[in-house]
Amino acid sequence: MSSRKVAAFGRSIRLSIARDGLSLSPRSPVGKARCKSISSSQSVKVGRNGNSLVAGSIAAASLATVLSLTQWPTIHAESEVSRKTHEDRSPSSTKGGRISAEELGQHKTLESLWVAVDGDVWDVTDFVSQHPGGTEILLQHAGKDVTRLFKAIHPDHTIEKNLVSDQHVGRLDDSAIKEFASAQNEEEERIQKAREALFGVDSVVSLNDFERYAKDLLPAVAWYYYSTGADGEHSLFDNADAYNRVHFRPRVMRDVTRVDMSTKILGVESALPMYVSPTARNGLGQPLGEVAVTRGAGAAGILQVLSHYASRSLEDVMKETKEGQKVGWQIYTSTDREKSAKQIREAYELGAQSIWVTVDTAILGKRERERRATAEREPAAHDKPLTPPLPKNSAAHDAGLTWKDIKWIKSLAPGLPVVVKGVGAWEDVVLAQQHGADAVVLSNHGGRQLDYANPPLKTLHDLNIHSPSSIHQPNFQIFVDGGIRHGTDILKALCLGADAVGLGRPFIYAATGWGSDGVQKAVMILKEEMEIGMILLGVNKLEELGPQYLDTSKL
Ligand SMILES: Cc1cc2nc3c(=O)[nH]c(=O)nc-3n(C[C@H](O)[C@H](O)[C@H](O)COP(=O)(O)O)c2cc1C
Repeated sequence: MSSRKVAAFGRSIRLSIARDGLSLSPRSPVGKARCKSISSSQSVKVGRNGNSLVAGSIAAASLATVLSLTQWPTIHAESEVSRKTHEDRSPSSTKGGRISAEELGQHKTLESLWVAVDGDVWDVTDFVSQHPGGTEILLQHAGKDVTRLFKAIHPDHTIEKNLVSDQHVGRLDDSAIKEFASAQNEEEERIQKAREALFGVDSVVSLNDFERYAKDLLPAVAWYYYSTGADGEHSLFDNADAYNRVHFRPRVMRDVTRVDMSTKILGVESALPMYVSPTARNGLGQPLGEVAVTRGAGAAGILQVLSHYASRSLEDVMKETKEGQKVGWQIYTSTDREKSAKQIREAYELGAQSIWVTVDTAILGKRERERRATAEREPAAHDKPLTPPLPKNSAAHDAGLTWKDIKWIKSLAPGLPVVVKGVGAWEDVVLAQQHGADAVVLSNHGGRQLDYANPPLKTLHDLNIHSPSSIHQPNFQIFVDGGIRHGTDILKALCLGADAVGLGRPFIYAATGWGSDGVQKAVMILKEEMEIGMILLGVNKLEELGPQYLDTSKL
């Protein structure tokens, strides 16, 4: 086999002729490559085969022949998924020309998937299986103008980093641009009205109020994305309900004139035993996205954990931090380990305070309510063929992750605490400890993954029964998230041995309505509620909290 390096996909690739044809490696990020060093008017179809692209039509050609041909502008790589060339999908009438809304709308399947951003139409058929946000969301918005949604949830330069110019099909025509603009306006008008009716953040009384108002302030797609849980939403409901099933045993006649709620989370001072849980796509309802949370968390003196799929980059978020403010970074490890390693190293370089590896997403949960709300209900003939199940987007979430990988992750970010997020059974707390994790989050992902997974408060209770020695260890912390909406919820978790708690949705909703002020206000509300709770329980310090203050018989 002979081979030669050529420039493609904006980087150097190796082009080889083997017995079975032409191969390109490493794997292309897309199914189509422009090889700058080759020029010819002829094109070659190549198919994907594992990590290489294996040629079909030039099997007999020698590398010398291929490379000596002149004026070849492109090598077209045919995706295994679609088995169609780009030319098949893009009629010559549209290539580089103006595209109507109707034509865009015809490309909405896995065989041919187009989207428009800022009037530019992109063919993302070959990118679907690698889309970090999953196949489903791309399919939901296929054949449409996604400008608003795209910009809300993707950091700058996402298109340049992930697509190549050959995937640019053309520009929308003027009537399509107008049509999409007016469709967006209807929802914008509703949101505008809700925004005008909004009162000052000072009048917000409880965290649940943030949610109530956010519903009117959010585009429907955002509301369903944020609020839903998996399947029948039993875990979503139970997360909060578990707190309702635990009662206090308050003690009286104690001096409670002074209450201290400060603590340390992963070695860093925190005003309160709480942090912002990582949640993706905060930009759907708040133009500043996670940056609004950074400002609010900074003002409130608590830790923010930034999602791997945040709408704003860690770099942008770090720029917004105050002196001494810390930000943790959460990762979904990929099957491409080198890619994950690079991302962890980058987070380390950018100054992330801790690495949170989320382990409860080996496959994405089925969020029924969101699917129902966003399903397209076109009038369909009764004999319309069934849609085959979506291909699993396994590249974005590594189902092969095991406990021994904690060591690997720790080696990539020397000295940083590594937190295992998404533990749902007490035995896994013990294993996390044994494998060198610095902390765990007892969590079922806010009820979005495995429906009927235990409420995290119950997992914590189980730990008290089966492995009490795991709790309050000097180099190992236990966090809990899911359904926490009041200061009393936090006190209950702390009584059962949690070192701190995380909140996800409340901070999204608070930022939606009131930006960083909303986030700060949410923390103030929780602080007041915790203070009242501690005084009425008869405790001055967090260390005094323990199971003796709870009746867990109904948990
Ligand atoms: C809209 C949304 C997006 C989320 N995105 C992520 C994420 O990117 N990474 C992650 O580890 N957890 C994610 N989570 C889970 C949260 O970190 C947290 O476990 C959960 O929200 C806690 O439940 P709560 O919303 O009831 O507070 C997400 C949760 C929601 C609601």
